[in-house]
Amino acid sequence: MKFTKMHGLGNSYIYVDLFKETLEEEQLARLAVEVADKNKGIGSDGMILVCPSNVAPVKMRVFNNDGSEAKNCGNGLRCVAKFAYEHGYVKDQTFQIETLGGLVTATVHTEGERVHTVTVNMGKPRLTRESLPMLGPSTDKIVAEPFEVAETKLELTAVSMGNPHGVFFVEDINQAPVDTLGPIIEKDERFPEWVNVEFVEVVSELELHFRVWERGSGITQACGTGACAAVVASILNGHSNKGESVTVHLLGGDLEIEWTESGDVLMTGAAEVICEGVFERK
Ligand SMILES: N[C@H](CCC[C@H](N)C(=O)O)C(=O)O
Repeated sequence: MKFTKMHGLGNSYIYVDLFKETLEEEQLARLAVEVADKNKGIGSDGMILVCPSNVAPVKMRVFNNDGSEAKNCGNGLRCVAKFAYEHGYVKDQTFQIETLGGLVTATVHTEGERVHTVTVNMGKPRLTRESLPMLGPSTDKIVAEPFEVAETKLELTAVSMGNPHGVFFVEDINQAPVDTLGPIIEKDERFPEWVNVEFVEVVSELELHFRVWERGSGITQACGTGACAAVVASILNGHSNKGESVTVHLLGGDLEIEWTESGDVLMTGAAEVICEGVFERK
């Protein structure tokens, strides 16, 4: 099976081009675990399929390294946009991409024919408890809600970007309990479909520090949908402002995120190819 390994700020996936390759649906979860394995496979945070679509030039499917399928992936979308443009599946520099979480619009920024940076309009965040989903009384949004876990009192702000995010603000990002509380919150029973867990330190209204424990993948260098959720949460908590581009510092680099006055979330960042190859299926 031919693949391309790509990353967005160190959040790497094994990309398989289903315009050319054929995979069986029932094999996808196991294949994602196999290719992501750093010892017996290629090594990545998961697998992303670049698929034909009936409603857009291209469709993205995302599998975490535990084999679970997610409805969206910000770093993945930038790499899919780069892949589709450089492989000639799209001619314009702005085009739609279908995800399980809905349609998004990507714009590739190029030097010659090479895409170096991509802006994705991620659409509107979903804020209701049901949209996450999260158990509990129906609410229009969850902002700084008391959230006790493992005898620790936290405040939860919850945002869906098509996939679920629990955002917690901390005083010092270097003390954030990512590897201790991350895995516990990820699978907390209050989140029936589990949750991506983000810890954020506010530097200023235009600058955030960010760490993530991803649902289905654990600690990653970056999470694009998580960075979008962090900026939305920062604005909901009065730390940042709509209509201003916020720089989010992730372990693997920076993303520029804006929650516009019209309500859409714009994400801009790098997308890079690491290598191409052939994976010998078991
Ligand atoms: N772990 C996520 C999918 C990958 C998202 C992340 N890598 C990004 O860049 O948005 C989930 O299960 O919802």
